[in-house]
Amino acid sequence: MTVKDILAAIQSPDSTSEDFAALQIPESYRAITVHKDETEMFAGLATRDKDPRKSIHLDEVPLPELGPGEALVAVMASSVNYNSVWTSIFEPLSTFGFLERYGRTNELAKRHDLPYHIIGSDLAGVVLRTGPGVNAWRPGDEVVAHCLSVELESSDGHNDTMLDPEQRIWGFETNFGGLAEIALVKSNQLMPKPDHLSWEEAAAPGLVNSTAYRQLVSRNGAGMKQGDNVLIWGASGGLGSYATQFALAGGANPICVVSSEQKADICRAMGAEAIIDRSAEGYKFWKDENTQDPKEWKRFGKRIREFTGGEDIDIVFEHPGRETFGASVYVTRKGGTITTCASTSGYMHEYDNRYLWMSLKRIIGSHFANYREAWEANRLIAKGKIHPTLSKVYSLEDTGQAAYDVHRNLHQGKVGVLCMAPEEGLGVRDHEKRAKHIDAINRFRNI
Ligand SMILES: C/C=C/C(=O)SCCNC(=O)CCNC(=O)[C@H](O)C(C)(C)COP(=O)(O)OP(=O)(O)OC[C@H]1O[C@@H](n2cnc3c(N)ncnc32)[C@H](O)[C@@H]1OP(=O)(O)O
Ligand SMILES: NC(=O)C1=CN([C@@H]2O[C@H](COP(=O)(O)OP(=O)(O)OC[C@H]3O[C@@H](n4cnc5c(N)ncnc54)[C@H](OP(=O)(O)O)[C@@H]3O)[C@@H](O)[C@H]2O)C=CC1
Repeated sequence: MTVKDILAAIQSPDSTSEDFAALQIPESYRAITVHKDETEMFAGLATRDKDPRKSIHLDEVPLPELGPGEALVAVMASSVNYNSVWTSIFEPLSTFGFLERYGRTNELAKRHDLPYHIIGSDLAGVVLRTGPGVNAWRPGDEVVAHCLSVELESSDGHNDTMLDPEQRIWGFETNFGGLAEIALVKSNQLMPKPDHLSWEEAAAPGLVNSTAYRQLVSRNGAGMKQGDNVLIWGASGGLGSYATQFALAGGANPICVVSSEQKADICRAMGAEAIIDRSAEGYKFWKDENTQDPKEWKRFGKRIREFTGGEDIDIVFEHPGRETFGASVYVTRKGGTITTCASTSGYMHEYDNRYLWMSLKRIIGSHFANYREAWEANRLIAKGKIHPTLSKVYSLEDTGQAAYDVHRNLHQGKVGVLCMAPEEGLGVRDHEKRAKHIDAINRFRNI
């Protein structure tokens, strides 16, 4: 039995759950990896010069053992997330440390501690096998997977599963991720695949859509409401393209920041009106590596007021980090919120705390999403209220190039990867729903 036989079963309209359950699963499969013995390969280079094309490999790997509460999924498509860029450049840490730490927790977790790391935190595909104790999912189910891996043996995570002390991001802090022909997930990562989307479209939103949902919409994040002025950095990027859609769909007023006219056009096409091209307007929030320029914060704030009729920002959707954080805190209105989930440009932030405490602002840390939040975010995709922002699609062989594009900010929205799917456009079940939303689904394609 080979991966080709699995693909044939997926593509046959007559396959039943019993047929999938009867399929032999191959003993090995192709997967995107980084190698433990290469973690020092970029030593001494600047972040920008670390090239994922050199560290990302396509290997034949053995099938992992299936444990209780888990599922093996045939991956039709996946997507590139920035966490895979971090893994591939071994920053801020090598992810092998996460695998070693996980491996020490219990006998079954030892499977994850390997000399290679199969990366990837998104997938769309078909369930092949479920482990003992899995009742909600069956072989043959068409699914997407979110990337929250939790053990839930501590009370700490039972109000909000993101607070589980054993919370990990699948395919980043665990092994057997989605950039592969077969992936191993916990069954509580599975969600129904939106039936009007192709495999690669369905695989694109997962991680970033769920993260943006918690960070901006959920009460665990900023709890956005109608009329809020929301400043969105990187508004046509992975996270930002979903944050912009949530702001528009929720009756808020997005102020989108981008770095080119082309990206500004994409934001306009999504329906945003207030757009700041940070390159064209030349903001320089730092005079040098250690000194910020409050005059530039003010110039930026004035520009925002031009769009809002003099109002300041209710919520900043932050992720660039060091480069923008001082400006983000400054432009937030009294009592407003800066919600942050990342620090792409540097994690040691500096801001003028007087503008925070005197104006009673809040900074909220946000990370991925709990199962319920991920489910709600996926439901909005399935209902055609929020749309994938897939631009370009690569083959599994070209994942290194795909990660390079994201690392160098050469991409738009999300970049997809075909894993088992032989071509784009497969897997659509509801053609009528698709036709209704086709312009929005294709908005980011091939630009
Ligand atoms: C969904 C997608 C998401 C993304 O894309 S996010 C972006 C990508 N992700 C990242 O860049 C994050 C990468 N992760 C990290 O950089 C690190 O992961 C952290 C900085 C978050 C944590 O560092 P660490 O060293 O892994 O863990 P420690 O919690 O600092 O534990 C180290 C030791 O320090 C002890 N410790 C922790 N807190 C305290 C405290 N408050 N007082 C005293 N000790 C403390 C611990 O217990 C432990 O100890 P012991 O080594 O003996 O086990
Ligand atoms: N904690 C969590 O759960 C999650 C964290 N992340 C993290 O969030 C970050 C962004 O991820 P994602 O949106 O997928 O990445 P993308 O690269 O797709 O988008 C980020 C956008 O941010 C903008 N940007 C980048 N650097 C700067 C800068 N120095 N100043 C201002 N804007 C900047 C760029 O837009 P433009 O050039 O148009 O301004 C870029 O397109 C990453 O660090 C990632 O690891 C992502 C998902 C979940």
